Amino acid sequence: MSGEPLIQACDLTIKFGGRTAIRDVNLTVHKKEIVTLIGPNGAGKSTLLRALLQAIKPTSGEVWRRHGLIIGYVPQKLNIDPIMPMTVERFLSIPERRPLDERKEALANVGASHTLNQSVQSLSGGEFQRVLLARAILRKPDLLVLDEPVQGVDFQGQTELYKLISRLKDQAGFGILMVSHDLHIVMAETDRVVCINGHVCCSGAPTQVSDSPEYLALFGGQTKPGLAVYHHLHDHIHDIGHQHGPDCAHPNPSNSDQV
Ligand SMILES: Nc1ncnc2c1ncn2[C@@H]1O[C@H](COP(=O)(O)OP(=O)(O)OP(=O)(O)O)[C@@H](O)[C@H]1O
Repeated sequence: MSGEPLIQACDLTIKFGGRTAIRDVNLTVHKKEIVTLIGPNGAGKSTLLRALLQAIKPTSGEVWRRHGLIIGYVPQKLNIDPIMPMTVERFLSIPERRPLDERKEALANVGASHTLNQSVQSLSGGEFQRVLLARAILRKPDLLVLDEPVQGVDFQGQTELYKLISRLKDQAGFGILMVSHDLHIVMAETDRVVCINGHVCCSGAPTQVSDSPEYLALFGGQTKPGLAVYHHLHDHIHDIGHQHGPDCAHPNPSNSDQV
C-alpha cells in the first residue's frame, strides 16, 4: 500500500501493572485500506485499539497519527440504559449533535432508515451494528475503527455487514481498522490481516497468509474461495511477513500528531 499512512503503531508495548498486554507491536493503516486484527481472547486487540485511540498511554513505543486525523469508532460494548428508551434519531446525536438530514443520510447509507424512530434497545443485533456504523460515519472520519463489528450477528448478516463496510470505504475513501477474535471469520473484504497474540504473530494479505506453508502448518486452510477461515492453533507464528522497521519510519514528521 502506498501513500502516507493514516496511523501507525511503532514498537508499542503496553503493560498493566507488571503484566505485558502487548509487546513491540507495529501496525500501519493507509487510506482506502481495510486492515483486520485477529487473535484469541486476551491477545491485546482492544488494548492496541485503545492506544491508537489515545485512551491509554503506551508503556513504550509510540503512536503516529496523521495531523488532524478524524477517527470514527465503533466500540465492542456499549452500555445503554435499558430503562430509559432512546430513539435511534437521538442516539445518532450522541456525543456530537448532527443535523437530522445528515443522520437520515447516514442511516440510509447503512441500510437502516427504517430504524430512525425505533428505540435503540429494540434493535436486532444486525440493526444495532448498522446504527453504530451510521453514528461512526457521521463524523466523516479519515479512519474507521471497528471493534468486532459483527458481534451478535448471524453468519449471513456478517457477510452482509462486511460487504457494507467495504462499500462505505469505497464511497468515502477512509481507511478501516477492524478487530475480531472469532476463529471463523469472513475475511473476503480485508486487504491485510494482522494476527496478534501479545505480539504480532503474522501479517499479510488474507490469501498470502493463508497460502503460506507456515500459515497452513499453524492455522489451517480456507473453506471456500473468498472466505478465509482462521484457526489460531499456535501461540507464536513467525516468518510470515513481520511488521517491523520500515513501517515505523515516520512518513512526514511535520504532518503528525505523535502520542
Ligand atoms: N485496564 C486493564 N487493566 C489490567 N489489565 C488489562 C486492562 N485492559 C486489558 N487488560 C489485560 O490485557 C490483556 C489484553 O486484553 P484485551 O482486552 O486487549 O484483549 P483482546 O484481544 O481485545 O481480548 P478479547 O478478544 O477477549 O476482547 C488481557 O490479559 C487483559 O486482562
